[in-house]
Amino acid sequence: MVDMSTVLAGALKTASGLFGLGKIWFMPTFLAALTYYNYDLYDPESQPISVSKIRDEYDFIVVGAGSAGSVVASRLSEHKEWSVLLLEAGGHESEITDVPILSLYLHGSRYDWKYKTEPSNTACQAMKEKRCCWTRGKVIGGSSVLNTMLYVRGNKKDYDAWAEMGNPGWSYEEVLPYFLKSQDQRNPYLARNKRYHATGGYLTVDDAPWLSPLGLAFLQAGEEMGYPIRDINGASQTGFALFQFTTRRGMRVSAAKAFLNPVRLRSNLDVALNTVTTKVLIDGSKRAVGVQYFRDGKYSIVRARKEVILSAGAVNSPQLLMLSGIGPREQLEKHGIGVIADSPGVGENVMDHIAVGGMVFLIDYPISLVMNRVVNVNSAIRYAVSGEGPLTSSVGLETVAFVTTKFGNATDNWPDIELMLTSASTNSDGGSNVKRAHCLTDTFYDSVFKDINNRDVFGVFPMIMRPKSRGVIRLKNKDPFQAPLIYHNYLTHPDDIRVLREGLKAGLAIGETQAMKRFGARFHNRLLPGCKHLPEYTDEYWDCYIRQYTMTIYHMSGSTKMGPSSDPMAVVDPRLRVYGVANLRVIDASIMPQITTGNINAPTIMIGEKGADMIVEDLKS
Ligand SMILES: Cc1cc2nc3c(=O)[nH]c(=O)nc-3n(C[C@H](O)[C@H](O)[C@H](O)COP(=O)(O)OP(=O)(O)OC[C@H]3O[C@@H](n4cnc5c(N)ncnc54)[C@H](O)[C@@H]3O)c2cc1C
Repeated sequence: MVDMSTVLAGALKTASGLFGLGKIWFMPTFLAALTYYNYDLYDPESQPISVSKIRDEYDFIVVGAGSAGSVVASRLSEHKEWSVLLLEAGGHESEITDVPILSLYLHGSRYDWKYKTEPSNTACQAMKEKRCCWTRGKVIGGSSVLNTMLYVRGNKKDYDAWAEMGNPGWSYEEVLPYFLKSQDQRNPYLARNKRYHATGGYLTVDDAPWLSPLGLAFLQAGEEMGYPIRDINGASQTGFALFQFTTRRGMRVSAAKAFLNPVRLRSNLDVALNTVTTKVLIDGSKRAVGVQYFRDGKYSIVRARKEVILSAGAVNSPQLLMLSGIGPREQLEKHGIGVIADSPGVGENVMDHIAVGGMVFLIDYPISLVMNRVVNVNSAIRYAVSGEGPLTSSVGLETVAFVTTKFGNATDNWPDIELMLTSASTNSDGGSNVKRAHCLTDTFYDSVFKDINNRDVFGVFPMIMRPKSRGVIRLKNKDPFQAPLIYHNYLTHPDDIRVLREGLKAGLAIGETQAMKRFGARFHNRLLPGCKHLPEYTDEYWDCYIRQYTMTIYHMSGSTKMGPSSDPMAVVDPRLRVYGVANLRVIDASIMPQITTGNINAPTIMIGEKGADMIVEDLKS
């Protein structure tokens, strides 16, 4: 056991390394309280241990310890006769990454790859250089360490559509067991519904320990608008619900914490942090035989006896495939990379969920999550002592609504809009972290939000569920340390702006309900600087509005899509094996042929579970 002063010194070092002490003034007290009250629980060994030496050969090499990779490595190493190496570019999680309310501080930190999209005229016009900031986790646990922890499985029809596209095994009935396999549902009422929920899995799913009065008011607003209140992860998705989170005792449960911490002492699982995979090694008979990696200032190789699995996420998995000679021929040749498999779909079909940012409603009561009011020494100590209070709030995300616009078919029960309803918004931290995380320009922020800095508000974020626009990821050059070029192509398909516009109107309608009006709700209708030339409240104005503060929800996916061999754009087959190269799979959000209806962390963990199971089936049958 380490002594208290060592622990405290470590905690303070984390805070200063991340933000510089003083940026969050209460942080030293906070960390000291956390450490003091959780001292008995504190055990630095509970994180996976990063091996000092990587052996020459393993049965499996998993690249990327994110939402999917953590699951794959955990499940494969259940088989004692197999050795597994998990390579991760980032380092450990910290005390700060655990705290739900602080997640926005992690954007742009050392836990983030800090990707930016190429400038475009179709979206993100209010952002610096017209680039959207694509935060991606670079840490054990991957993006599940930076995410807002919402647990949403998607719609039955999503998976049935995957199966209908020529992917046997991926229908809803076939993927549901894998959601259940992971889950430890902590809400006893939901846990009773055993068809849709399970207890005892690695991944804790819980209700928020803290809600503002707005959370329940949103539900009442939904009822007033004629929607049911329901378990959106159960039999039917359309309606309103309080969000559930991947948290435990009010703290983040990343995929690494869920799936790797409990198995960290397995002798057949080696985890290597701060190790960047630079290429997959492929032999003359087009079989993956290992990877090249960069660690401690030098390149080395490690061999895989059975398979290499890429779980590097929707940006880095296609990048690694291309660096290894698998991708669109002309792209590879352009960068002088020898073509091993001409796979035109690598880096194509990029999907994301985008929302309308900045829909702020002023209210008259001091009940919202104004950061400089709720984040203080008292709330820090409350969090540390009991895992409760406003610091457990995931940046104010309280209620979710799934609705169908006039462009969808309500009887399908396959909503085209998700509304995230929040007790905080862009102005709630006085123009510090939200502005920075979203890369908003000062001019935009100042003209829209500055005069309502720290005022009580609620937020509505309408999000399009199945966008038709598709982005592209390309190599910039063949240097593995150069970020790839990301063309988001948001809102290039005309249907997407129409659906989002209707979502925006549904959001405005929520603000008009009696349930919200009793707080004095009124839309903060500040004319956006880039749209002043258009008449207010017209469709043209709203379209312009949507293209200004276009908010990524960080659901990048689809860039190495799964599909049948008859589909030339499919990169992996329905068993997630890369076409054209043996012993190589991609298992992460990149394989989604069509993005799911809702936040995609739970579906990605499901993909990890199912992918690992398919490996076991394929190799043991
Ligand atoms: C800010 C944010 C908020 C979000 N909020 C939610 C939410 O509330 N709910 C939800 O459902 N979803 C949310 N998401 C989305 C969800 O978290 C991601 O879709 C999911 O984590 C992706 O999982 P993945 O396994 O595909 O990739 P990741 O989890 O990103 O994992 C990829 C891993 O590979 C590593 N890696 C990459 N390249 C290399 C390399 N060359 N060598 C070694 N390692 C490498 C990375 O460092 C990373 O650890 C959010 C995402 C973000 C970023």
